[in-house]
Amino acid sequence: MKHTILIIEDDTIVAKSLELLLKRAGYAVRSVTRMTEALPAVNDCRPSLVLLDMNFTIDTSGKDGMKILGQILAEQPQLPIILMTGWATVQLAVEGMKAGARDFIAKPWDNKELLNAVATQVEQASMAFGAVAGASQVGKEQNPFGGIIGSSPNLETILDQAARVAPTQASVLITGESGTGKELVAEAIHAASLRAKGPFVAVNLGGVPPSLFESELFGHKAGAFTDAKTDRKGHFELAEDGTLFLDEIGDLDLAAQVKLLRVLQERQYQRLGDSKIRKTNVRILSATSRNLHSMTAAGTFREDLLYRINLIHLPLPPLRDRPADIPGLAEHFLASARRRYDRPELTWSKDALGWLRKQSFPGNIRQLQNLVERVAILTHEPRLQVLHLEAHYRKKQAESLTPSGVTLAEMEVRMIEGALGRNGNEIAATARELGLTRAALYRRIEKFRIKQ
Ligand SMILES: Nc1ncnc2c1ncn2[C@@H]1O[C@H](COP(=O)(O)OP(=O)(O)OP(=O)(O)O)[C@@H](O)[C@H]1O
Repeated sequence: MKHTILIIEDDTIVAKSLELLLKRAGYAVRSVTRMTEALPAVNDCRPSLVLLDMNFTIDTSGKDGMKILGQILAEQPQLPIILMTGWATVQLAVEGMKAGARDFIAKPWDNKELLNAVATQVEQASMAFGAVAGASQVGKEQNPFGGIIGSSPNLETILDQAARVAPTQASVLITGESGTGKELVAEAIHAASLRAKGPFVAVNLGGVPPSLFESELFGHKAGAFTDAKTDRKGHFELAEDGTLFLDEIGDLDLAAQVKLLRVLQERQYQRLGDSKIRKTNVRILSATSRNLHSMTAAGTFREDLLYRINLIHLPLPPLRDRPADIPGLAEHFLASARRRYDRPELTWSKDALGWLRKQSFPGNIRQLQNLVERVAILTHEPRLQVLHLEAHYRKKQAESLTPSGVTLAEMEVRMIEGALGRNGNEIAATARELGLTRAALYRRIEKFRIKQ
């Protein structure tokens, strides 16, 4: 069966070229140019997807577009709608996505990207339709967000948004203190996207020296600079058809910001020392613990770059703002410690969970996770009590406060080196032991320049 796409676009030339493109890709197409025709056309041709121009009519406020969007969704809430808008009015697309549109395309559009977005949404809508009957069989493990523990309203709202934006092409900026789960959320967004079969490539921009920025991100040709002995792919190329996670984006210097912005705008790049122009099809997710808005005000972060990466903003709350999640997280980490260290008898005492709830965890979930690990490894009794926790919590606090003591970073390095040694440098097994994803482990190996 051919899927029908309905185009709602008042500019007949734009509508015609969209029609041609979609027909060539095998869709049946119907287009309307007047607002009043939109709803009757939806009811009449039963489209699989609607492409809606937000700057409908001469009025550029987008009011008409929002109105049509609302009318269509009121009648057919499941119908996927992709918005089209100029970059200057991209804020409209954000409003539209909040109101229920599935994706947006910026004009002038890239044909391949547009067809990808259409195919993605059409495919997903038919999958969702087929899945209704079997919905109850979909287990938590199949839900990419299922591994993110927590049910505090301030986290759930963010995760709902993340799940809604996951299947789109929208760029997402995840902010939050260190250890709040930014990378975990980025991985879940990728896994819930239709790029899930493509690569998820994480790059810690804080760990890339400015002189190597281009070579790391865009790759190089042998001989491009003294140390470039062979051709090398950059992170953009490695992430082709997948997701590129730009971690610590707030650490980029201004020169690197310009280079990154250019590639995001032009969707093409060159390897260093190579004249060949390469097109890129990656979805950008970024993260930072810094406040990019104040950096923009201070002139240390480019506003136009922020605008590109920040279509959807997901601020992750620190653990102290959701203490109710602490017991669930502690149970979760203890469950993995039981499996990992083969200690099925380990349990929490009620007091221990109550005590944990009351602690401040400046290192957020990572700190809680490390504490649970230590206590599980070093306590011989099966029932974990407050006194066991207290000893390790205080020790940890003292260590990170005493300049002559071991810092958190040193501790991390030691743990990673130890685990690599125990697992014969095998990344997957090491990551499993440390309770990290492979990407997170690679990132740390790179960040701390750990030799394998
Ligand atoms: N809600 C959660 N449920 C279960 N595990 C979590 C959750 N949030 C974070 N974690 C775990 O906590 C650790 C830290 O998370 P992650 O690396 O994603 O944080 P981050 O914000 O990216 O940190 P950083 O900014 O320091 O890189 C990881 O091991 C992650 O799996």
